[in-house]
Amino acid sequence: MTSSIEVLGESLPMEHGAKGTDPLETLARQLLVEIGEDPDREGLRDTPARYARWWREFTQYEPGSVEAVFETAATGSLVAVSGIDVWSLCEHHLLPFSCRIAIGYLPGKKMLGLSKFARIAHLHAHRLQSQEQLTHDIADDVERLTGSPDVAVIGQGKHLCMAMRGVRTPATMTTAMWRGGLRESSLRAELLALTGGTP
Ligand SMILES: Nc1nc2c(ncn2[C@@H]2O[C@H](COP(=O)(O)OP(=O)(O)OP(=O)(O)O)[C@@H](O)[C@H]2O)c(=O)[nH]1
Ligand SMILES: [Zn+2]
Repeated sequence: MTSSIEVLGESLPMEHGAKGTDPLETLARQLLVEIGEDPDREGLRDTPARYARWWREFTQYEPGSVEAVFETAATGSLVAVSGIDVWSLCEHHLLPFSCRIAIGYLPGKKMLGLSKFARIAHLHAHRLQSQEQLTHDIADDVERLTGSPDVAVIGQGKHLCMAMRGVRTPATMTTAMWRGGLRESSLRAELLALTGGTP
């Protein structure tokens, strides 16, 4: 069944039209009209196409392979990767939030390639998210790929939906997942010491 959207009084099919127009372009045109702009004025002429491109680019982000695990004898020694900066989109307002992430785990027999921690973080950030879910999703993947239940993920986020609108108060939100052996207080303290106390 072909769905349609009502735009400027016209019913348009949701898939790309005969002229190859992305429906997101049509939505962007309507958005411009709704906020009192002229979508045909010089500065805005290409904006709907740019808008469509950025949404497609952000949500169809290809993280590359995250599957690179190697045998290790360093079983049980804490590994921490911190300072991973990602951008995500708040699922409540469709506004960006930035999040600095730290990931820690105790390898069993397998260790995960270093770059894969950042790839996993980007993979889950490149969609509509809440910060709690983002840290949770990253922990799930690290647990699945390493086979270790001892995983921690800490995120420190700044949400534009809070800073630029609504309560208009910039703030930092910290979310922390502690799983398995990393619930233990001495290992929590070691992880925080290794990361300088911040993600
Ligand atoms: N816990 C959590 N809340 C979030 C996140 N991103 C946005 N929010 C909050 O989601 C809530 C949505 O609240 P609503 O009252 O439904 O929406 P609103 O009227 O726009 O709320 P205000 O932002 O207070 O103006 C707000 O408190 C946001 O700050 C997130 O990642 N985690
Ligand atoms: Zn929001």
